[in-house]
Amino acid sequence: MFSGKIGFIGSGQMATALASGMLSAGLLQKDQLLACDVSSASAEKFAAVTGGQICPSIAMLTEKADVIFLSVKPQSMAGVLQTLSQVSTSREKLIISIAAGITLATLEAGLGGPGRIVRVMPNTPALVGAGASAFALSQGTHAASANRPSDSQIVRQLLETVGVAEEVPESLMDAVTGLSGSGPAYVYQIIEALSDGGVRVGLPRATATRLAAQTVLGAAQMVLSTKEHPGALKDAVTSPGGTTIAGLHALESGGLRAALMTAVVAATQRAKELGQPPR
Ligand SMILES: NC(=O)C1=CN([C@@H]2O[C@H](COP(=O)(O)OP(=O)(O)OC[C@H]3O[C@@H](n4cnc5c(N)ncnc54)[C@H](O)[C@@H]3O)[C@@H](O)[C@H]2O)C=CC1
Ligand SMILES: O=C(O)[C@@H]1CCC=N1
Repeated sequence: MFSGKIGFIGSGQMATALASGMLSAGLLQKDQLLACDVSSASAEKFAAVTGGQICPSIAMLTEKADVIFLSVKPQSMAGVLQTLSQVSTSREKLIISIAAGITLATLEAGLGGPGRIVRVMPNTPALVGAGASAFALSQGTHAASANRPSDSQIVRQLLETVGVAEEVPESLMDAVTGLSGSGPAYVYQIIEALSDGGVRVGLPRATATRLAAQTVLGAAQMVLSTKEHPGALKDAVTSPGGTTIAGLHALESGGLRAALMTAVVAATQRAKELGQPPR
């Protein structure tokens, strides 16, 4: 159980996924959840889904929360930092930014200097407890003390409640964004295309989508559980002269691997662009 209060500045898709996942996992109760948003519709949806309390201002949320997630889009971050920097108690709080591309240096500058600042890249499967997150700590984060875990331990506890978490150097955070931050969308495309293939050969849509999604889930679980190389697992499916090698040949001809690699590179590059100061 997490004993403090967690606030989300920006209560949209990712904030709702994280909060819902933490609630489902029993990490905290809804009365420990706070959110504020410039969109009342977004705030009301967050409250309806999570039961969390909506704060009318960043200042009020900051006073009440022990951990503050900055979960606005990168383009909105400068204004949030400016407001937050004017709240005197903000410097005492553990501030977790989930914004693509926004660097620790930008966060520190915007908040008025070093502090308990962490950069996290989660993804939306956190909603179902199957998230993939990475985090990078700023120099101002707290080490463990006699009566309190370290900030790294707190962040890891929060993230591991809703999936897996890896600590990485900040230099790799854009790559994490390009791979696992954006990655669920790549896989949704794959699932949808596999389902279309199933429909193309006569399966009802619902059956095709369920079988496609379960095949992706099962293959992923095989990689994670067996720790075998994906290529070895692929070979175990591929009978000589059988169906799978015919399908794999078509995928190779269609450039599947290159397309997926290029997707990660493009998304990583976009994260870097989002982290650049606006011109
Ligand atoms: N959607 C995803 O799969 C992931 C998103 N992220 C990051 O999470 C952040 C949020 O992304 P989403 O949830 O997808 O966006 P979203 O648009 O669903 O949510 C952002 C929310 O912030 C609110 N907002 C904007 N300016 C604000 C302000 N000054 N004060 C309070 N609230 C404000 C908006 O009204 C909106 O409700 C982004 O920085 C994104 O890079 C990170 C990982 C995955
Ligand atoms: O598309 C985006 O910019 C956000 C960050 C990672 C996933 N969604």
